[in-house]
Amino acid sequence: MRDEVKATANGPNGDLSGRVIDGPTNPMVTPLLTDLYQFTMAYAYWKAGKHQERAVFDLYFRKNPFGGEYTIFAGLEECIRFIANFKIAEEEISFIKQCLPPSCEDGFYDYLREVNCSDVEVYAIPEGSVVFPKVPLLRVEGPIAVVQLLETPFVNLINYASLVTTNAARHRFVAGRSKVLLEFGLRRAQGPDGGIGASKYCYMGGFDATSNVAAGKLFGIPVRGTHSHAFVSSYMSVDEIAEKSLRSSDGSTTCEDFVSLVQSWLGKIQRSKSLHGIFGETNLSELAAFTSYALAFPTNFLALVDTYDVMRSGIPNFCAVALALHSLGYKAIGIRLDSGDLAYQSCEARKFFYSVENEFGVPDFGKTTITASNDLNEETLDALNKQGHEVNAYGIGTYLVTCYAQAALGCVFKLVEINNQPRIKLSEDVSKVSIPCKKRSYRLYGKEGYPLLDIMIGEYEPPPKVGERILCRHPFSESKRANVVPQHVEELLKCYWPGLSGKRREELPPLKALRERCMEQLGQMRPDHMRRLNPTPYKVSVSAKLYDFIHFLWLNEAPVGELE
Ligand SMILES: Nc1ncnc2c1ncn2[C@@H]1O[C@H](COP(=O)(O)OP(=O)(O)OP(=O)(O)O)[C@@H](O)[C@H]1O
Ligand SMILES: O=P(O)(O)OC[C@H]1O[C@H](OP(=O)(O)OP(=O)(O)O)[C@H](O)[C@@H]1O
Ligand SMILES: O=C(O)c1cccnc1
Ligand SMILES: [Mg+2]
Repeated sequence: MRDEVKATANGPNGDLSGRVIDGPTNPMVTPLLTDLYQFTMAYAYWKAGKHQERAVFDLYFRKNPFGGEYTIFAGLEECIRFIANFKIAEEEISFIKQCLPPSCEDGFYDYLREVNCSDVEVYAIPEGSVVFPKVPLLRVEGPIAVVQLLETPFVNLINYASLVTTNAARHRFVAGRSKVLLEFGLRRAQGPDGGIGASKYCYMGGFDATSNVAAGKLFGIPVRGTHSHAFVSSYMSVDEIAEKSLRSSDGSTTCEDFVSLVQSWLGKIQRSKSLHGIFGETNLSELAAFTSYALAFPTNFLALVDTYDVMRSGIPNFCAVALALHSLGYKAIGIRLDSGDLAYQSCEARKFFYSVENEFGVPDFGKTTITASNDLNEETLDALNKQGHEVNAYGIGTYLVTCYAQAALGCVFKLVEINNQPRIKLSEDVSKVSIPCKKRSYRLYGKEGYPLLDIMIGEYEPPPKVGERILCRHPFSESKRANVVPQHVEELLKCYWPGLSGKRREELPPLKALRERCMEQLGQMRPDHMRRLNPTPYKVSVSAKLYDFIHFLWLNEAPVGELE
């Protein structure tokens, strides 16, 4: 076990407020959850006497995922929990010693024993925000050896979190606001952490609930579920139901034989004129399963109707049980469809429910909830919308949590300044050239209230002002520029870990608030940035001064070739 470590965060004005920030959700997130090269570099910095030099790193991504033009930023809280509790335990030091060559001096391990993040500053865009390529999500400043150790864990904590939150938000966008979205991915997720993370971040991205019980407990996410085919096929006949009595919902009467009540309702449905001919004999083992489930959950009866035949068996059997429940004052919740043509079946089921409503005078029976599942993704949701359907809720697993359409976001952590000297990373590929300098970033809003663009400026440049024209330049393309007169200016980077600066630390909002922020931010975007097909790219720019400086530094650092 790791040594117990507890950290306090700097409170307002740098006073130690004594507020405790819990450690990361996953106890595997320790200082060792990093790449070996972070420790080898830390040693080399230390050996050179350079380890305390003040460095600034930016964490950003280069391209929006899923062919879209936006990303949702997630994972910040876990990063802050990590640094708030960063302390290398003795047994971890021993292991680092085993990993490094024996020539490494003991003084380094004495240094590592004392390392914490009290002198590190983290500025970040609020979690749950809509974000764009190249704009720093985090700006991390501190002693270079320490900040270097944070690279891999930070990128790890943000990469999947932001990717899956974005995936969830995209599924929400296609499904529409009125649909209930249930995350069913635990069994298909990339291991336990993938499963827990998916549930947390899909909720942030706009899902309503998860089937993952542990995630419900950890994060307060609503937990929901139905039943599986195994439950249905485990029944052979109603004879297996030992306890057949059911009290009415108001407790005034008791039906001694609910099984017979269900059977009599099935007979009425079969004999009804308007429903006549739609089906003949239903599967009676399925009827037994539904009846048994209703006896167990009379207030929450929801049946999986596709085990044998949706229209000839599942739907009429469900209706028989639902009507029996209704006659005792209960209201059935609905059905789940898990195979076949979900658009067609949902429409047929809806028609049947309305026919039952009319035939037996059961108010709102036509509105019974239809849940659909089975390998759903953005494309299938889009196809269902185009065809027309009657689904109220979707259960989505594999494609959502594995981020099947794109495996990683590709976040990077790049040095932009050391000892107040701006640094640049060059590349043959212009999109990989880093934007140097300790920067500030702003979102500029236009007349119609939409965000127009994000702009990065040098730390000491005057910030953009409302009503004042500012030239915004593409960081690498000379001809791309625009004058903007913002109607509203929002500074993007806020202080989440003040180090010794004495700044006020932003609170870490609860998950529900992050979810609301995410919804609100998405709702603010201009629709053409959000559409699935050929969305308009959102502009990310730099000030004229920063543009000139990038290109000055670029020329300065790029060696001049010799031709013979
Ligand atoms: N109306 C529809 N339009 C487009 N895609 C649909 C429609 N209905 C269902 N789908 C999708 O078609 C695919 C059907 O997959 P598949 O053929 O493997 O399942 P199935 O045979 O219906 O069911 P299972 O094999 O699970 O019993 C799923 O990805 C499902 O989400
Ligand atoms: O399809 P997903 O988006 O991953 O959603 C979760 C799936 O998990 C369950 O069945 P499972 O896939 O285990 O078995 P089944 O497909 O044979 O019903 C459920 O019935 C869904 O189909
Ligand atoms: O509750 C459900 O219906 C459920 C949960 C996980 C996976 N598939 C379905
Ligand atoms: Mg399946």
